[in-house]
Amino acid sequence: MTEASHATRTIPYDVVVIGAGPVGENLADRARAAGLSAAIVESELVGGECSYWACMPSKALLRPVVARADARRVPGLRHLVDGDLDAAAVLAHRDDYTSHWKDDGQVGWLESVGVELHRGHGRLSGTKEVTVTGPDGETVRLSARHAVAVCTGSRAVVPDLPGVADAKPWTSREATSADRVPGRLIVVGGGVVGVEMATAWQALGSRVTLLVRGGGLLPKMEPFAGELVADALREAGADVRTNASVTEARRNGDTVTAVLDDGTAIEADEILFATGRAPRTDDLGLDTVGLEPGSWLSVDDSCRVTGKDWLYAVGDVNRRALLTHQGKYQARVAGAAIAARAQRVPLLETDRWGAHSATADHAAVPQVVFTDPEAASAGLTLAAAESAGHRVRAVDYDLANVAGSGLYADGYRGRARMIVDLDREVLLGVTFVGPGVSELLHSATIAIAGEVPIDRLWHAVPAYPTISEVWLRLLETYRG
Ligand SMILES: Cc1cc2nc3c(=O)[nH]c(=O)nc-3n(C[C@H](O)[C@H](O)[C@H](O)COP(=O)(O)OP(=O)(O)OC[C@H]3O[C@@H](n4cnc5c(N)ncnc54)[C@H](O)[C@@H]3O)c2cc1C
Ligand SMILES: NC(=O)c1ccc[n+]([C@@H]2O[C@H](COP(=O)([O-])OP(=O)(O)OC[C@H]3O[C@@H](n4cnc5c(N)ncnc54)[C@H](O)[C@@H]3O)[C@@H](O)[C@H]2O)c1
Repeated sequence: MTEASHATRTIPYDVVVIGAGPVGENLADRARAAGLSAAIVESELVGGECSYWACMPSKALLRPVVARADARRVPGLRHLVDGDLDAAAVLAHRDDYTSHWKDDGQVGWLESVGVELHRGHGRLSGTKEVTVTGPDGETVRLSARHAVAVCTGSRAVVPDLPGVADAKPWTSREATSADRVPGRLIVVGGGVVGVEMATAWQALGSRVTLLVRGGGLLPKMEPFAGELVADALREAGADVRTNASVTEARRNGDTVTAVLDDGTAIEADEILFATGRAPRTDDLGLDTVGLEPGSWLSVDDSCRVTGKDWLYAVGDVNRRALLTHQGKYQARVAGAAIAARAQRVPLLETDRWGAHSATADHAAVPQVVFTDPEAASAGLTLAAAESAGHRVRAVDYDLANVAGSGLYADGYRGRARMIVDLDREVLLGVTFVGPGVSELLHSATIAIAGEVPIDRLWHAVPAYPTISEVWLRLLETYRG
């Protein structure tokens, strides 16, 4: 058959999803649950970045690191965990966690919910139309009666510095899938990927140098989060350098050299660039529907692309919150909106906190950085709340003074902050940093998304003696 005749084969669906990461999978599932037919297109592995090169492998690498650090702070236990981590066992566990980079399990799940998988690269080829080029070069056209959802995620950005291309740098993909521990590792970037991977590889045996061009780590969180994580990384033996910009990177055999703006040269075996993300929209046929290839896709609160009544962009690709759980939330909202519009529901619930509005993206995004100590935040930081024009007060508490913290870890170090909206007396943001705080975070997310008045929070009594008692201390501090 000629290429033209291949391309003429058209399969109709109600909804066509491009990208079978966690977000695309959830959106297709929601469409099916609403009685719509759905196809999903995937060019790599069903499960996406999260399952194979991001959340899952990184957390599998970090869990033993944090568990060992916790155990070392419990009297009577420390001597049992004094030695090195068994790096081979940790890497093997990570491999199990990624299903050895095979997607059979997730393909089975798609089948079980009745979503048809088309393997290949999907491109928009006009309104409500996606052309898929399969691994064998064959093409098939998918037409969508109601909606196309772009869920193609993001990829790592490596800065275009002299020598970088030939330096064979790691991105988050190599940092989460490497099968051996480099003796020396340079990590460039002090965001979430940078600090998590610095924490993991330092504990697994690398000598890590973390180069941060700004003044501190985790710049999107409250400043004390980056400070406490930097202290811990240094105590673990990492060389953390702030205000350090890499100007070139060169490889000579097994050695890579990073040159800083002050002329310092640092040698290592590998260099990881953890310097942010770009949308996977450059080869997506956006030009066929009047959009700019390579751009982030801006959407309304139902995740519908600005100016297109049939096109949705959900998850990382819309840049609202580059987090799996938040993308899946958007998928639930967008799936419900697509179904409602398909059923010609006269009025969608697009008001604040309505069923068809991803309101939490603006107000109550939770995030845990799985370092030691953990850094967990929901909603706005003080700086973000102030720049959004809210009249706020930041209330701080030293987590070491909570009875449950002392029991959790000897010499507990940590801090909590809540941001109170003084006009409405509700919380706009909460940050906890310290061992064991990640599981506290959902209480904060509920308080923020629920807009629970401070007066009512006073009646939410935390159990004694848990770390959660920090809630009582924060409220007491606020009330004076
Ligand atoms: C190292 C690391 C650790 C992370 N840890 C966490 C964490 O602990 N918690 C958390 O919430 N978030 C974490 N994230 C963020 C999380 O990975 C992303 O937010 C999430 O994967 C986004 O999901 P998605 O479905 O939008 O995109 P992706 O997971 O990127 O999936 C997109 C899918 O689309 C496919 N695709 C792209 N273009 C096409 C095309 N043209 N045709 C067909 N298929 C296509 C891709 O192959 C991919 O499978 C982490 C990120 C990194 C890099
Ligand atoms: N536990 C989690 O929830 C988790 C873990 C990892 C990643 N993620 C998500 O994945 C996304 C990507 O993470 P990330 O760390 O790659 O991005 P990021 O945007 O969080 O951090 C990138 C950092 O690199 C710096 N940077 C950019 N260009 C640079 C350059 N040329 N030289 C030096 N520094 C430079 C930036 O200033 C920034 O601090 C984030 O939005 C994050 O939310 C989440």
